[in-house]
Amino acid sequence: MKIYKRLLTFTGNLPSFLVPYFFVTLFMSVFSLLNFTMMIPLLDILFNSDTSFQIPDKLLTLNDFHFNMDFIKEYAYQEFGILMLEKGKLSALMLICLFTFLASLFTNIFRYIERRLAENYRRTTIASLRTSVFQRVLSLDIGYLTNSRKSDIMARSTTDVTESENAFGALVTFIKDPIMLVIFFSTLIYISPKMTMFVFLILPVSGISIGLIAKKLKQVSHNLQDISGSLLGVLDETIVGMRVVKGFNADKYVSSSFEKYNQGYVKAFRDFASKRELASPLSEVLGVFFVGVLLYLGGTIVLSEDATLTAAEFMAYLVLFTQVLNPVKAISGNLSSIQRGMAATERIFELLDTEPKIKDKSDAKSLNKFDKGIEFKGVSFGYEDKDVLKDINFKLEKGKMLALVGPSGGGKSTLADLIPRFYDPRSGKIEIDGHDVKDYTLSSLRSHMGIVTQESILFNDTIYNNIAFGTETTLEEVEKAAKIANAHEFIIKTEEGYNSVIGDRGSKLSGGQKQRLSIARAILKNPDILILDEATSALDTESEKLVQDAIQHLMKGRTVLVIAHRLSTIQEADKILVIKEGQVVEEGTHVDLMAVENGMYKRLQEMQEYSK
Ligand SMILES: Nc1ncnc2c1ncn2[C@@H]1O[C@H](COP(=O)(O)OP(=O)(O)OP(=O)(O)O)[C@@H](O)[C@H]1O
Repeated sequence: MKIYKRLLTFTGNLPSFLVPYFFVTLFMSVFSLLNFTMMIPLLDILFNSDTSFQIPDKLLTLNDFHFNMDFIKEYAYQEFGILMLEKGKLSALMLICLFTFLASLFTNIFRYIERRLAENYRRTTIASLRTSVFQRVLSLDIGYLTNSRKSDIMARSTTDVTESENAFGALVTFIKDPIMLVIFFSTLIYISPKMTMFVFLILPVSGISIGLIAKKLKQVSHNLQDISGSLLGVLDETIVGMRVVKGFNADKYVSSSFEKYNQGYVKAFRDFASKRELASPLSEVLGVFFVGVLLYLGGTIVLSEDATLTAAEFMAYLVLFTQVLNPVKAISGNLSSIQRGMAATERIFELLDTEPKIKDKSDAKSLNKFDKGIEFKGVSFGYEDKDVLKDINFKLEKGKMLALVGPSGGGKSTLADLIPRFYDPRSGKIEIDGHDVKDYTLSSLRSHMGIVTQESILFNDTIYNNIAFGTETTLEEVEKAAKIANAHEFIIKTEEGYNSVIGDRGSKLSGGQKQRLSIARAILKNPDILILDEATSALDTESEKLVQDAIQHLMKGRTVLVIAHRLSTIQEADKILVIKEGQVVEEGTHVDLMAVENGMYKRLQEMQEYSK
């Protein structure tokens, strides 16, 4: 229940929902009760035609009003009896019909309001839960997102939220039904304490048996959600990698992996369903058993010499009892979806409670101006237990260009990721303008950086929005950036120009076009520090030239750290670091490094020359 208490408070204004909801439910229950108790006079009129009503010597008046069942009952019977004597039984019957209709009308009006209130609250709560999940995912550090499976996070943010939403609907019955139960049970006690005592004795038996099933359901449900996450993952990977799947004729491979999870899901679901389906028939059988026993018990009271219960009251009791069974059944029936939702909500909260490891220090200051440069001082880093960078030292002064080269897997991208604090070093420190990067707020630190990655990261939105990327910019500024990035020409040739939507991850564009859009985005941001991870995928000569030209424009006047895969592009660099197995093995300008006999840089240059 702790989980649901947290879920219920998610919108932050629980009382503003609970107070009106409580009163609406109260009115609904009272009118519903009135509706059913109308049965007693109705049955009396129809079947007890020989019971004659005598006008009492002292009439009850509203001045004697006491808010208790006895007064209400006696007053109603007196007025009703007078009406029957004066106007006849048919008029009395008509009045009962009218009362029944009105009670039913009000019950339904309040039921409608109750539904609307609950539904509104559910929607806003779940919407706010969804937003929180998204915000949390946004706040998590890159290390967490790559280490835990993407599909797992996807499942938690989609199917789990839906489960939670379903359960939420069931949850309000836990607020509504107790109100109904209290009102109905009080009436049952009033009509016959003896029979109600018996009901109280027996109801917990059914409660416990259904509770046991619910507990089992929760365990199975957790399992079910995990497998459903894996299924989603296979589907996602297959769709994203469809070109490779088809190209390698790997349909069988992905199908078998999908089938494995699919069968696992079927098995887990079967397990779950066999337990879930047991809850409903079990409560049905128990319900019928109770009614049977009650019929017998009530019958003996009615038929006994000193009957404390009239036949009409007994019938009304039975009808009211079936109405009590409804909320009891609803609660037990909802337990399964609540248990399922509880497991899902627990998984969502696990994600919400994951604190990012990389965050602002409490006394972090803002990096307002980038003045001097970046310096790595004895930096070492590793993913999990693997060492990737060992004792890296270098200085990159403002306005200069530093290039990283070396064999694949040497740690170049990892090194670049440390500057915007996508990861923090294990030891040593990185300084900007003489202060540890950890002393600055993340947002101010990153506001000085532009990052162009190997893969162009684009979103399914317009070209304009992909370049502006959330900043308030005019079309002129976006156009200017696109022109510098050699992108304007192709953009205006698209059907809707800057308003053309570029498809999922930019699927409607060529590789070179995508790269030029990413470059335009970086140009628009106008960062002091540029981190450039050169694309490895080869473009045709024409496109390559346009991209290279755009990169030259982008680098102008900035502090640049470039991860170079084509050595021809970095001959102008102020400094080149050759990185192998996480260490700097050579350092200098192009001319310096070419002069090193048997040096790695020289070898790499020669290899690239040779392969041209
Ligand atoms: N998220 C990660 N979790 C664990 N290991 C990782 C992760 N990212 C990279 N690695 C490992 O760290 C090492 C360095 O990788 P990195 O991407 O920095 O190399 P690189 O020099 O940039 O390679 P390339 O030139 O091929 O891009 C590699 O051995 C790689 O397997």
